[in-house]
Amino acid sequence: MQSRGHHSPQAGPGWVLGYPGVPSPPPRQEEAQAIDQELFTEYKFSVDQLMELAGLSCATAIAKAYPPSSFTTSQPAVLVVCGPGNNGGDGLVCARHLKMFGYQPTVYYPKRPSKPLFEGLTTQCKKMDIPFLPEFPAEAEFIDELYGLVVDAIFGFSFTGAVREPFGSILSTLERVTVPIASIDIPSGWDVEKGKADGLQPDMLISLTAPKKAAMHFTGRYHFLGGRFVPPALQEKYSLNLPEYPGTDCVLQLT
Ligand SMILES: NC(=O)C1=CN([C@@H]2O[C@H](COP(=O)(O)OP(=O)(O)OC[C@H]3O[C@@H](n4cnc5c(N)ncnc54)[C@H](O)[C@@H]3O)[C@@H](O)[C@H]2O)[C@@H](O)CC1
Ligand SMILES: [K+]
Repeated sequence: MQSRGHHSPQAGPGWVLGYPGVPSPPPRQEEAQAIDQELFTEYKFSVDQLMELAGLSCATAIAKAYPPSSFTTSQPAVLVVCGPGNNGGDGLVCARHLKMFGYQPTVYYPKRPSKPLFEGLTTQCKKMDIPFLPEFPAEAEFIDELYGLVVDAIFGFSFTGAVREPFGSILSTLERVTVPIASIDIPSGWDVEKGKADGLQPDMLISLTAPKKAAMHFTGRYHFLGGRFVPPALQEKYSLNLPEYPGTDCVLQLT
């Protein structure tokens, strides 16, 4: 495990004892959305800037936890499932960087917003020869056979209510796959604060900006923090108590 700098769950201010790596109190859903808005309105970041850094963090964390040599498939094949919002955009950026890192990503992107940002990210992936699946594999076994890892970029911190189709069927298939699942920001289908005991149980969680409250319910092997772009004044305003990233790394392994 990597160094967490001078912060530790035992000694640092605002850490939850017994749950290493998660600052306390983690941001609630409204706080996560408020931080997000403030980054855009007050701090004048653009969405594509932060999405690029978020997606790069995700690909970097994946490369640390699942190096290509750890794949049992003939190639390091990764299925990236993208949802209709910015979490899906992170997935597209992640897929592009994974390809740069030597993986063989395939994207499934059933609901594509007609916005230049998402159209641009889709074109970039296609120009990198990343295939887009026309349909989602109905059988979990099929996914297990073809891919060594699934990236869950379906929903992030704006998810609410009961899952609507086609994502309900997709998530129920993903709940049955046995290859590891890496969830971006929040395991999709989870309540952003309470989690979902009978929902998706990913092997990896990459929390962006700061772990959300639901991260307390994550039981997988790898929890990384990414999105090293929150200015100190904003960290202070929301009492994020973020741990220190090592050196120039864009991710930090929490557990
Ligand atoms: N500042 C930040 O914190 C950043 C956040 N980013 C990403 O942006 C995410 C948040 O993005 P968004 O606010 O666009 O929202 P999400 O990507 O979480 O999801 C919103 C989309 O899901 C749909 N949706 C919501 N509930 C649903 C349900 N029950 N059934 C079916 N569809 C449903 C909505 O209609 C909308 O299209 C974060 O989790 C993170 O991954 C990064 O891109 C960049 C920086
Ligand atoms: K997700």
